[in-house]
Amino acid sequence: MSEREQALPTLARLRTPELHEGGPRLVLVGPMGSGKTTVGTRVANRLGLAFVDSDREIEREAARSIPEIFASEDEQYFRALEERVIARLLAEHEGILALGGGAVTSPATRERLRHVPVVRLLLDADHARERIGSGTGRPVLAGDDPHGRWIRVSREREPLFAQVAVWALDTCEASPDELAATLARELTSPQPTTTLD
Ligand SMILES: Nc1ncnc2c1ncn2[C@@H]1O[C@H](COP(=O)(O)OP(=O)(O)O)[C@@H](O)[C@H]1O
Ligand SMILES: O=C(O)C1=C[C@@H](OP(=O)(O)O)[C@@H](O)[C@H](O)C1
Ligand SMILES: [Mg+2]
Repeated sequence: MSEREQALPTLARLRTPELHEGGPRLVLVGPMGSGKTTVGTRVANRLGLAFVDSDREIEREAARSIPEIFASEDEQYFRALEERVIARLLAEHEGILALGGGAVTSPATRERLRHVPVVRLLLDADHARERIGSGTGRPVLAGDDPHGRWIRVSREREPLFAQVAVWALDTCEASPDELAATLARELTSPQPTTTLD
């Protein structure tokens, strides 16, 4: 079946954003494993836009991997770096931007996301189990129960994702390509949005 014939996953619109000129065309937020990196890359490819992942930018600036940053410094150090990198990307990057799952814990980042097109990717605990596996590469899930950690951390962050999101997209029953097609269609259809100067 072609993509045109196939029903694409539904994007729920939560609010009408008042957008500033410039900045990213789309920012992806959501819990670890919801597909921000995977789906964001595919949306960018579909639209011929640049893709940036805040985690990769953090690793580039720190010249270390995220697990190394957590090990040699601490989470607070990582969060401060994350906040700074995201502030720069929101000002400079005009393509698609995927954030790390914990980026929304910063009040300053949440404030900066108010005038940005943000999609919140949804993932339930059952599907999270296969997506995160043993938690390798994600220090927040370290320990003997990565799935339990994922549930606890994701629940705490629920209201923060809800606060910044313009749209919500359930990722449990759709492939990355289908989800990317839905988002690309939304971004290329006429937008009933108001623009701030
Ligand atoms: N819609 C999906 N269906 C199935 N697997 C997915 C989907 N989206 C992402 N994945 C897989 O889940 C894992 C986590 O995806 P990733 O993009 O790294 O998530 P995030 O950046 O939100 O933490 C990867 O192995 C990816 O291939
Ligand atoms: O949720 C979190 O606190 C984190 C999520 C990770 O990104 P993904 O959500 O892309 O896995 C990464 O930023 C870091 O390991 C911390
Ligand atoms: Mg990611």
